[in-house]
Amino acid sequence: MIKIFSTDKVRELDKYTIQNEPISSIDLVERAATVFTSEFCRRYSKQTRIIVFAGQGNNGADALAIARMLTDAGYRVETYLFNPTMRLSEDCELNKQRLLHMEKIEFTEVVNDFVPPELEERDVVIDGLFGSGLNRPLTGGFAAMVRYINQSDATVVAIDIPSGLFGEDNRKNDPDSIIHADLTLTFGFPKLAFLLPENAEFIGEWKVLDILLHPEIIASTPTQFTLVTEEDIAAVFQPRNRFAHKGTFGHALLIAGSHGKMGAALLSAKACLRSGAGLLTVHIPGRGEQILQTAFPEAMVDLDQHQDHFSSVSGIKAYSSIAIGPGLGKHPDSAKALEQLLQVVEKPLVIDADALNLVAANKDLLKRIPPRSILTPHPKEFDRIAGESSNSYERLKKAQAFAIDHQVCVVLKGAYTAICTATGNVYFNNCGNPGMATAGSGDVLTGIILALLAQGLEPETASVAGVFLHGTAGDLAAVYRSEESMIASDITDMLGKAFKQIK
Ligand SMILES: NC(=O)C1=CN([C@@H]2O[C@H](COP(=O)(O)OP(=O)(O)OC[C@H]3O[C@@H](n4cnc5c(N)ncnc54)[C@H](OP(=O)(O)O)[C@@H]3O)[C@@H](O)[C@H]2O)[C@@H](O)CC1
Ligand SMILES: [K+]
Repeated sequence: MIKIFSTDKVRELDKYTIQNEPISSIDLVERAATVFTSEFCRRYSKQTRIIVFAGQGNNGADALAIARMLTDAGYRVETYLFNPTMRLSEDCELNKQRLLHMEKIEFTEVVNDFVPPELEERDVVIDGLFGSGLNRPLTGGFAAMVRYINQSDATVVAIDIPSGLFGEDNRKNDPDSIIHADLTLTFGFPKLAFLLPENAEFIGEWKVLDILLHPEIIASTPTQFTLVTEEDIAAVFQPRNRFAHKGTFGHALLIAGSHGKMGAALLSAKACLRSGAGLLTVHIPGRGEQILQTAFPEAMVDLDQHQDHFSSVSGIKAYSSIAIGPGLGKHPDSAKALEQLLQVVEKPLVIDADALNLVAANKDLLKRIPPRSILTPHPKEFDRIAGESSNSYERLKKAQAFAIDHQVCVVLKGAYTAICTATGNVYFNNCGNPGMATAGSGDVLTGIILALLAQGLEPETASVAGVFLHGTAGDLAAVYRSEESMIASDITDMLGKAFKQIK
C-alpha cells in the first residue's frame, strides 16, 4: 500500500525526518532537488530552453536548487524568483545565494513590476512558485503569472504540486489561478488531489519521487487514504490447495437480466466463472433460459416466475455469495422482490446497477442492506443514492461517510476507483484505462467481486482485489485490442492473464 498523506501531515513527516534522521532542512531540499533533476534530465534534452519560476517558500527553494543543478548539468536555464514581500524562507534565501555564486546564470529577482519572458512551444517551464505551503487561492500578480504560463504553449513541469492547487480540497479554489502542468513530479507521496478527475487538467502525468523520509514515521503515521499496489493483491491470492473441490470455492448466485438486458447477466456471469467461483447459479427471467444455457454450460440457471423481469427469488441460504443488479431493470415487481430479498438475506450482498437505482428510488431500503455489503456505483448512481455533489472531492467525502453510516463498502467507480470501507478507510485503485469506460464493464466487475466473495474473501478484500483484477485485465485487453476497440468481454477474456500476472 502507498500511503496518501494530507499536505499538513507531510509537513510533519518532513519535520520528523529533519530531527531524527537527522538531516538539515536545506539538505532535505537538496535531496528533493537532486531526485527531481535526475528525473527531469531523463526526460528533456540539454537543447531545451528552461525557464524556472521560483516562489518565496521552500517550493521556491527547490526550484532554485534545481536551476543550479540543471545549469551544472549543461542546460540553459533562466530563473525568475518572485519576491514581492521581500521575505524568503531560510532555505530559499540560501539557495538564492548558492545560485548567485555560479558563474553563468540568468537570474532575475522580481519585486515589483515584471515583464514576463516570451514562452515558446519548445520551452520547458519549471513551476516552483508554490507547493504544499499554499494557504489561500492565488490572486493578483501570482494569478496573472499563472494565467500567463497557462496561455503559453510551453511544456510545464510542476515541482511537488502545480502552483495554486491545494493537496486535498479545491472546492473554493479558482481554477483560472492554478498551473496547468504537463508533468508533476511530487515528493514522497501522491497527493489526494491527484486522484480526482476535475484536477487532471492541472496535474497532467504525475510521478512520485522518493526523498527518503523517515521510514518509522511513515509506518506509524495513520492515514485513511492509500493507493493499492500489485504486491498487496498478490498477497491476497494464495496457491490453491491440491485437495480442493468445487465446493471449496463457493457457490455464487447472480440475480441479473431483464427483457432487453440479458447481455448484462451474461457478461457478469462469465466474469464470475472466470474469477474462480466453484459454482455459479444465475437467477434470470424465464425468457433468458436458452440464451444463458447456450452461452455458459458451466453455469446453472434458476428461472424467475416472470418471463421478462426479476419478481422473486427463494432458497438463498444455500449460496456463499449473492450479487444483484446487472441488467435487472426497474420494474415495480423487481423493486418489491429486492425488498423481500433484503428482508431475508443475512450475508453481505453485492449491489450494482439497477439494484442501486431501485435503492435510490426507495431510500428506506438502505436500512435493510446487510452490514458489509458491497455497493458498486458509478458517480451518477452514487449521487442518486446520496444526493448531488458539486465535485468529486465532495462525492468522495460523502461516499466515505456513507460507508461508515451504513456499515457497507462503497466501490465508487472512476479513473481511480475508490473503495470506501465501513471503518472509514479509502483504497484507491491505480490500474485500468479509459478503454474500460464501455458498456458492460461494470457488470464484469460485479461478476469478479461476486466470485471472490464466494471464495471466502472478506468483502473489503474482495472489493479491493476485484477492482484491481478488473483494472489489470482491462490494461491487458487495451494492449491487445487498443483502448478504442476493447469491449467488456475483452476484459473477461484477459482475466486469466491478469491472475497470472498478479500471482
Ligand atoms: N524541508 C522541507 O520542508 C522540504 C520541503 N520541500 C518543498 O517545500 C514545499 C513546501 O514549502 P513551504 O512550506 O515553504 O511552502 P511553499 O508552498 O513554498 O509556499 C509558502 C509561501 O507561500 C506563501 N503563500 C501561501 N499561499 C499564498 C498565496 N495564495 N499567495 C501568496 N503567497 C502565498 C506563504 O506566505 P504567507 O503569505 O502565507 O505568509 C509562504 O511564504 C513543498 O511543496 C516542497 O516543494 C521539499 O523540498 C522537501 C523538504
Ligand atoms: K509548484
